[in-house]
Amino acid sequence: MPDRSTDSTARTPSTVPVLAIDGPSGSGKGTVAKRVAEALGWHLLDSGALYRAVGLLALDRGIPLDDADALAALALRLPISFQPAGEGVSVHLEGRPRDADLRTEDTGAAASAVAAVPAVRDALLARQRDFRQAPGLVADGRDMGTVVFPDAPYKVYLTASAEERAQRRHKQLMEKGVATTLAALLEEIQARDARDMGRSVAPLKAADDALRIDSTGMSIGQVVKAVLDHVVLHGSQ
Ligand SMILES: Nc1ncnc2c1ncn2[C@@H]1O[C@H](COP(=O)(O)OP(=O)(O)O)[C@@H](O)[C@H]1O
Ligand SMILES: Nc1ccn([C@H]2C[C@H](O)[C@@H](COP(=O)(O)OP(=O)(O)O)O2)c(=O)n1
Repeated sequence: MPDRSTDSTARTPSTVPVLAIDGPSGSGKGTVAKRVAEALGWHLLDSGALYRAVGLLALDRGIPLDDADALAALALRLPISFQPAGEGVSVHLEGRPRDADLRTEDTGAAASAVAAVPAVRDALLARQRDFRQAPGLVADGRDMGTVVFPDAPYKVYLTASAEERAQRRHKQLMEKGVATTLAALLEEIQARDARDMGRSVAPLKAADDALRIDSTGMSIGQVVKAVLDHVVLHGSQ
């Protein structure tokens, strides 16, 4: 069995189709990926959940967010499982649900920091590729179309202005009863964009063959339709 933790190129070619959706925080990737996966009857990979899990467990255990060896060891044996819950999925860490803790802005910032460590990205590569199961996979993240599934037949790069993304996040947090300000969220989003786009390994960028959708001013339904149209159009070519 090859050691895929250190060889990012070793993988069996797959005929299972993948729709890769990449983009910055608050662009709507998670929401759109879930709806499109439901519509197509395909599996779903929320790759950010893996980086969030590494970030959250590192914070829990007091592991410095730049300790590459300790973070890579954690990522290689990440105690994560995805459990069916109602109509969705609950993310369990070490056997217990941690959904709320995983979605906080602090965990997002920790995820962005650990995601800049190359050994962490290598450690999570095989686990992400294992989600590629018939009849198909919708995968959202930062490097789905560029690094994890470069051969994906369908790729979308979803974005929106930083101001609109901060407003969406603000509304989402207000609905959850989390107190925050628009200005603080805009600053966090801009800092995360800079780190995710500026890192040396697998930076956030559109794949050359991705359909770019700027969702500023578009409804969720309009974006979902544009993505589904893309899959249907490409699928019949
Ligand atoms: N096109 C859109 N118009 C308005 N709100 C949106 C749109 N897409 C997503 N949202 C909302 O913005 C918030 C962030 O979306 P999310 O899917 O979590 O983004 P991401 O996964 O890219 O960080 C959610 O509350 C979601 O309902
Ligand atoms: N494929 C991925 C997914 C997430 N990451 C990193 C970078 C992101 O800032 C964090 C959190 O990602 P996540 O998609 O959960 O965050 P948002 O919902 O977009 O705010 O993880 C990554 O580097 N590569």
